[in-house]
Parts: sequence; structure tokens; C-alpha cells
Amino acid sequence: MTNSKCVEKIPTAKAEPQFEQSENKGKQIGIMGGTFNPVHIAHLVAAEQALTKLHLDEVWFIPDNIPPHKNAPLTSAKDRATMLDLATRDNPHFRVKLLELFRGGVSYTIDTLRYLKEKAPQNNYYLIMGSDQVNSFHTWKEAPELAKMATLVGIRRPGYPQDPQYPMIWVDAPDIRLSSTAIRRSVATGTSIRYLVPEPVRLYIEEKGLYLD
Ligand SMILES: Nc1ncnc2c1ncn2[C@@H]1O[C@H](COP(=O)(O)OP(=O)(O)OP(=O)(O)O)[C@@H](O)[C@H]1O
Ligand SMILES: O=C(O)c1ccc[n+]([C@@H]2O[C@H](COP(=O)([O-])O)[C@@H](O)[C@H]2O)c1
Repeated sequence: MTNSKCVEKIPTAKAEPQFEQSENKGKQIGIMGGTFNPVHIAHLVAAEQALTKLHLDEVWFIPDNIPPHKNAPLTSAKDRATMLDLATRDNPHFRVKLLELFRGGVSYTIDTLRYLKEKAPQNNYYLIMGSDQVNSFHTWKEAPELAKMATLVGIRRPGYPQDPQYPMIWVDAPDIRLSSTAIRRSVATGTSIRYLVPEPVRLYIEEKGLYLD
């Protein structure tokens, strides 16, 4: 398994992530894909609520390489992955999987699910999405096929009504009106982001001078 502990080596490497023997048992796995630029507390709260309320074994955070529906210039894969590692390392049920960074190119979720189904077909996969993603899910590449390969899980997101076009499990989570865009803006304008991201992530952003312009 490629996990967060070897994150420093990863974004430039081209090796294929390995999967642990223990994963052969078959688990309930939540998948949370995103740009995570940077990861913030709403991501973590949503993942934890899905993990506990759906009795999942793990939630895998999968940072995308090139997001299919976003044009914003990205912070490096290494910085985004390192911040995810810092944010999730104290939760034994959270894993960071870098398979979309290894794969390169545009990160279509169908390709990720096909890869996971091939490498670890014994697992059941739950695609965790905020309601913004739920509303646009029907526009995703091969959405009907994707909906057959994973259980879709929606998390309400303030400002985005729930408007699913596919069968979906809703998980109640506290409404947190926060986005990575807001975090980046706050840093650029000198407004505090303390408590909006985990403290190690805040310190990393400060140390690396991310999002200053
Ligand atoms: N405040 C939130 N509440 C619930 N879900 C969220 C929230 N913010 C993001 N998500 C969900 O987390 C996943 C990853 O989101 P992403 O990395 O794009 O973060 P973002 O905050 O929306 O970023 P950006 O502002 O850069 O677009 C998506 O499924 C998104 O819907
Ligand atoms: O596969 C698609 O067509 C597709 C279209 C839009 C978004 N996604 C995935 O949804 C996740 C969140 O996307 P984003 O744009 O908020 O970073 C991320 O894992 C993307 O790869 C996937």
C-alpha cells in the first residue's frame, strides 16, 4: 500500500502503489477525492462522519492530479499530499492514497475505481462527496457505470442544495461553510486560518509561504 508515510518520495515517482496483504480481507472503504488545495476541517469532519455513521473501516483521501472540472492553478502535488498527510496522520482510519498523482493526467474517478476494483476487488467502495459534487455527478465521465461500482454518499454542503440524480446515501454532518478557496484567500489577505485547518497544516502553509499571492 502506498500510504502517507512515504509521501515525500511520491509525487515525482512513477511507481505503482502497492496494496497490503491485509487488504485482501475485504473492507468497507470510503473514498474522498479532491484537490485538497489545501485540506481543511470540513473535509475531515465529513470523512469522520461518513466513517462512523456508515461503519466504514477506512476513508481513503485521494488527491487528484488534474481535476476534471477545475481550471485554477494548482499548488504542487507534493505540497497538497504532504498537507493531507499532516492532517490525517492522527486518525488510524484515515489513509492518503496517491494513485491519481502516480497515474498523471486528468483524474477521472472512473479510472480510479477501475484501478481499485482490479487491485482490491474484495473491498466495497463508498464515494463520499459534498453536495456540490452530488449535483454535478451526472456530468462525470461514465457516471452511470461509476454509480454501479461504488455506493454514492452525499454530505450536505452549505450553499449547495441537495439535488441528486442518482441513488445516494446522505450522511448528516455539521454544516461548515468553508472551502479551500476561502482558505487560500484568507492567507493571501493576511486573515487568520487558525482552527480552519489542522495546526500542522497551518504551520506548513506558513513555513512554505503557500497561497501568499
Ligand atoms: N465545506 C464543505 N462541506 C462538505 N463537503 C465539502 C466541503 N468542502 C469541500 N467538500 C467536499 O470535499 C471534497 C473535496 O473538495 P475540494 O478539494 O474540491 O475542496 P473545496 O473546498 O471545494 O476546494 P476549492 O474551494 O478549491 O474548490 C468534495 O467532495 C467537496 O464537495
Ligand atoms: O470523473 C469525473 O468526471 C469527475 C468530475 C469532477 C470531479 N471529479 C472528482 O471529484 C473529486 C472532487 O473534485 P474537485 O474538482 O472538487 O477537486 C475529485 O476526486 C475529482 O477527481 C471527477
